[in-house]
Amino acid sequence: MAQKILLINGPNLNLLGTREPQIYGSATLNDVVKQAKIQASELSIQVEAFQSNHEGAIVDKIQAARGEVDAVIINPGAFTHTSVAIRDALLGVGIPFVEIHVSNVHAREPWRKHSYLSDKAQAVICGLGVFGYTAAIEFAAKHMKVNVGTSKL
Ligand SMILES: O=C1C[C@@](O)(C(=O)O)C[C@@H](O)[C@@H]1O
Repeated sequence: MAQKILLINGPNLNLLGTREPQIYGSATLNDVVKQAKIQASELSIQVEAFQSNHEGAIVDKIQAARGEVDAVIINPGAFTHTSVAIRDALLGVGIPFVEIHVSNVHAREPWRKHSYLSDKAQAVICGLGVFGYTAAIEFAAKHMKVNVGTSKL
């Protein structure tokens, strides 16, 4: 079975490309997802993309991924700094994940330095712009292959 990666983008990332372009650049989320799918097909893996502005919807998506995906790549947006629920969902399903941020969160407001996910993430990428997604997929493809189907309860 082909390796499968779930790419989750949280709140306001649907505004990529128009949102504070001096911080987040000009690529849209659609550009990011399109590029991710091209890259994935070259690596013979599958990428499913999901974006939501709602914390509960993200929790539901993570729960539904149990036993179905090898790795999660997540840009939790502002939920990075607030969401115990997303942390618990990722730990609850036991799927390894990469946390990614388009901007360098350490060079911004001090409260952006804290993440509820980073200490449990396989890797954390920030400040690479949307290239961070490319880096995350390549990393996940090489280093995060688990046997999906055996992790289902
Ligand atoms: O929405 C976002 C985007 C972000 O996750 C990033 O990609 O740089 C950084 C977060 O602090 C912010 O709330």
